[in-house]
Order: sequence, then C-alpha cells, then structure tokens
Amino acid sequence: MPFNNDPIPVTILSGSLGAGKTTTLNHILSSERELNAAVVVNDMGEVNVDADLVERESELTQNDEEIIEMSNGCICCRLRGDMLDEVGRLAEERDFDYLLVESSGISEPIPVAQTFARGFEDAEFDPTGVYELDTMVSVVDAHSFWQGFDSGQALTDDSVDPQDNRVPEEALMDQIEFCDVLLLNKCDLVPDNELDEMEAILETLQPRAEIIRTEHGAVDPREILNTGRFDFEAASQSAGWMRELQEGHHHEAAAEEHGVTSFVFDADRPFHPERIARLFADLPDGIIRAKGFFWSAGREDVAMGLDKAGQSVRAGPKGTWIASLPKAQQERYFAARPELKEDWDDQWGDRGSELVFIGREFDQETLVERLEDCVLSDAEMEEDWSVYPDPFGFEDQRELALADD
Ligand SMILES: Nc1nc2c(ncn2[C@@H]2O[C@H](COP(=O)(O)OP(=O)(O)OP(=O)(O)O)[C@@H](O)[C@H]2O)c(=O)[nH]1
Repeated sequence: MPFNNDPIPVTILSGSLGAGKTTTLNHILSSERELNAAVVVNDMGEVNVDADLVERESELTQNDEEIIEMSNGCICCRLRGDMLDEVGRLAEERDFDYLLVESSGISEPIPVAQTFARGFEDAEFDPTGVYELDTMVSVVDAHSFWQGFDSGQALTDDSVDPQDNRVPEEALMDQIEFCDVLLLNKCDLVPDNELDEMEAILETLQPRAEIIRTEHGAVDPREILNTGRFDFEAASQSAGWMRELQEGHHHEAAAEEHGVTSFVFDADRPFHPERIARLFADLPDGIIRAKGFFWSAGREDVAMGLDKAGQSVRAGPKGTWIASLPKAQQERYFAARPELKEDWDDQWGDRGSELVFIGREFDQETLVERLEDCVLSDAEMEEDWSVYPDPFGFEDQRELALADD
C-alpha cells in the first residue's frame, strides 16, 4: 500500500441485538473485494460470536481483514479506552484503508462517535487526524420494531445493561435519533404497508437520516462507506423531538398519511406532582416518544426531565433552572442567550414545562386537556406546595412504575 497520511475513514454500525449488524458487515466485506478494511467487533458476552462470524465470512471471501474483538463489555463505556488503544496500534501498522466498527446491541452511539471524533481522555492514543468518522449507521430490525414498541417485549431482565439499567428500547431510541443512515432491515418479514408506516415513524423520530430498506443487510456499500455524511453537531441536533422544540410543526407528508403526529405542550405554571406522575404512567399507547422538561410544584430547585421511549418512561430530576443559579452565573446565560429574557417571569424566572410528544393515531386534543388538568389551578397556585407528596424522588430520572396505583 502506498504511503498515505490522510485520515482513515470510519463507519460505525449500531443496532439492537440481532438487528442484522453482522449480516450487514459481512455483506459489505464480501461485496467490496477491493475494500481493504480493518474491523472492530464488540460483543457484550465473553465469547465473541460476531467476531467468529465475521472471521468465517472473511475466510470464505478470502479477504484478509484485520479483526479486533472487543468482548465482555461495551465500547461505549468500559471498553472505550481499550478500543482506542487497539485502533491506535492498528493505525501504526496502517495496512488497511477503512475502519468498520460493529457496536454491541446495547451501545449508545453518541459516546462511540465521540471516541472517534474527539478522542477519550483515558486513552493514550489520540484518534484526531488519524481517523475520521465518516458515517454512523443504525440497523433497525423491522420485524421486532413493532412488537418491541407495542408490547414492551424487549423489556426482559437479562437484556438490561447492568452498568446503567438502561432498557433496550432506550438504546434503540438513541440509535434511531443519532445516526446518518438508518437501515430498516429484515424487510422480507414485514408487509409493505407496515413498512411504509414504520418508515413514517422513523422519519418523524429522525428527520435527518437517510432511511434505506434492506433484506439480509444487502445495502449498496456506497450508502455507508465514504459518504462523508457524519457531522457531530447536526447529528446531535437531529432527533425529531429536538427539532420539534426548535422549529415547531413541520410534518412530512408520509408521516401525516400514516397518522404520525407530534406536538409541544408548554406551560408556565407548575404541574401538580401526583397528577402529572399519574398521567406520565398512563400515556396513550400511540405515544412512541415523549421528551422534555417540566416543573413539578414543590421542587422549585430542579428541572424535571421526561423521557419516554416505547414502553419505558422515565421522569425525575434532570437539570437546573437558570433562576436557581447565583446571579453572576445567570448574567452569563443572559449574555449568551438574550432571548431567555423574553420569557423570563418576574417571580419564577425560567421555570416552566416544555414537553414534546410524538405518536401515531392518538387523540391529541384529549391528551392536551389531560395535561392542562395537571397544571395547578388558580386556587392551587396559592397553596403551600411543599406539602404535596413528591413521586419523583431525588435520583436522576427514575423509571416510572406508577401505572398500577
Ligand atoms: N429474515 C431475515 N433474517 C435476517 C435478516 N438480516 C439478518 N437476519 C438474521 O437475523 C439474525 C441476527 O443477525 P445478525 O447479523 O447476527 O444480527 P446482529 O445485529 O449482528 O446481532 P448481535 O450482534 O447479536 O447484536 C441472523 O440469524 C441473521 O441471519 C433479514 O433481513 N431477514
């Protein structure tokens, strides 16, 4: 290989367990014979089954990829530094010109992307200038997408990441919301009309990504290699709920045709803690995604966060109101974001609620009414809120288990 100092492009594949990441990787390796790739395969278990499968494939195709197995942990957390040191060693030899990374099924895509885009403090190797993140790909299993979201089937105990108790649906939502290309795989197992509907939902959850339907991971390699599509800022701002907050309504025709809608609920008075907790635990089935922050009466110190992905709902302390910061720090915020002053309340500052709901075939009007009923009434505004029972506790965004109360 000729001497070359250009950064090595990197494509990262994420996706739930069994979505088809290894199948896609093998498809790429066998259809791009010219591709001189190194491959990092991450598996949570002790035995790296995926690496074996990739290894077998590359023997078959007589490619001689260098395959690095990262087992017994996740490259988005515990193995971050180890992975960098490995790819650093690879880069020194430099007898390959593309790096493919298969994350584990529960990997969060943002830290993995950050590792390549910005490095990692605990690692000796600094990837900036040596590697260049080219494309973030998420593989979604079309067949289990519905089932997982509709019935919460994915919520089995042994699939929860022991490190932070995240459930697979939350990892799936991250993978959908942070990527450049979304492969809707296993399309052979789902009828076309359902695929149309799923695609409408994915487009609403993630308006920026290129969505491609695949069977057995058979994607045109040009869609995920050397695309130059990765852009950290754009990717981190591209989630549908975030766009909804920033820009308000703008629905794709496809979304409307399939009854996929979203709206923002705003309030500058606090919610009654028990009423809103009960509502969060009993949102309509059609709500696929809900996200935002809210003010819970009696907790003027902290901005509460809401995060619903599929069947999983988390709510609890999330951030700080600017109004509860020391004056000097508040001034710095105002200097940086003058528009904050516009919605500033003399008594309550920036306290308030802003929640985005994305769903399919739900009754928006009724939900808005139910939300409004959770906001304090005029009489309640005069009460002592500190006597209200607080279902949210002090931990960061607990899983809400209030539905049966
Ligand atoms: N019917 C069908 N099966 C598929 C498709 N893609 C992959 N599979 C099968 O689904 C299973 C899981 O595929 P993998 O490629 O191993 O999935 P993965 O995402 O790498 O799985 P983990 O690494 O375990 O998270 C395998 O048995 C594949 O043969 C598809 O498009 N259609």
